[in-house]
Amino acid sequence: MDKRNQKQQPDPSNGSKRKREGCLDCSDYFMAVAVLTSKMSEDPNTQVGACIVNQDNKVVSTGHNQMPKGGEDKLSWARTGDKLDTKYLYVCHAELNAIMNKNSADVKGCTIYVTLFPCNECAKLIIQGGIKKVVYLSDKYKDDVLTISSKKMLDLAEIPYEQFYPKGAPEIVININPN
Ligand SMILES: Nc1nc(=O)n([C@H]2C[C@H](O)[C@@H](COP(=O)(O)O)O2)cc1CO
Ligand SMILES: [Zn+2]
Repeated sequence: MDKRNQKQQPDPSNGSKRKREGCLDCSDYFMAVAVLTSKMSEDPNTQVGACIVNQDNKVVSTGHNQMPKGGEDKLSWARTGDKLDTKYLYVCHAELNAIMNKNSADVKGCTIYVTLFPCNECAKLIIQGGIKKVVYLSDKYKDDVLTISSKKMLDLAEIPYEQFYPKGAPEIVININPN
């Protein structure tokens, strides 16, 4: 192509091969996707988000805690009272939804980024689904038997779990205002 008549554009790279300053780190991005996904949750007390990433660092799924289809407007988010009327027997956890929502054939070899440590039931799904690593943000229920048994199963299955610490800035501002 004849470049003689082309206007010179400023080159933001300045010829440098280094990463752009402020460029989002991969794992920060994946946890940020999990946090953003958690914002979709209608649970008034705890909003959880999960993001499943394959071995090529591609997002294959996201999920948040929500009521099962048909129950969205009918089931209560109550935490206390008659057990049958609380959310606990019904709510689909973020991890379950992320596994069910996958756009790949399976989740074998994937890593799950989740904003809250998986419970025992989700640990079973993670293990049997072939997920190879868990990265979590909060462990606020670490003393609960559901979390303790979850860790026991993950240990037996030799699936590592690690708490997330951001590599870059801990706050990411997203502006979706078009102007
Ligand atoms: N790993 C998890 N993924 C989840 O999606 N959840 C959901 C189930 C509930 O909707 C909510 C916890 O409610 P609460 O007990 O903090 O008010 O988070 C809970 C856990 C904790 O095991
Ligand atoms: Zn769970």
